[in-house]
Amino acid sequence: AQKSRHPVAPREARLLSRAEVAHHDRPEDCWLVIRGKAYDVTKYLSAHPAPPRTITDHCGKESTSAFETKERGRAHSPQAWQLLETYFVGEVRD
Ligand code: HEM
Repeated sequence: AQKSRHPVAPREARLLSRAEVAHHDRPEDCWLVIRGKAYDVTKYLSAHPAPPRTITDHCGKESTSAFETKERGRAHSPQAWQLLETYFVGEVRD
């Protein structure tokens, strides 16, 4: 078999553009950009303790301030930030 010219990069090294992330803009395929990193939170939507729209309004978009403030002027807990990392997809560079 021919050797792939596109070997899979280590997870940490995956680089994404905002344009690529923007394709994941719906509840069935929802990525968020938070502090320069992309997260695929699709599987988390039904577990989030606020109505799905709270997150799905941001699918495919820059979401740092929404996540940092919960859009209510208060921060997510350290546990929420830890949980977020489990959905990490790659670094975003424009
Ligand atoms: C950017 C979109 C998001 C918004 C606007 C948002 C907003 C909220 C709101 C309104 C609540 C309930 C009220 C409250 O606890 O103060 C909440 C709770 C929570 N959210 Fe989010 N959320 C977002 C994304 C996420 C993501 C992606 C995760 C994890 C992967 C997450 C994890 C949690 C957790 C664990 C709680 C329970 C309270 C806490 O630990 O802070 N949220 N969020």
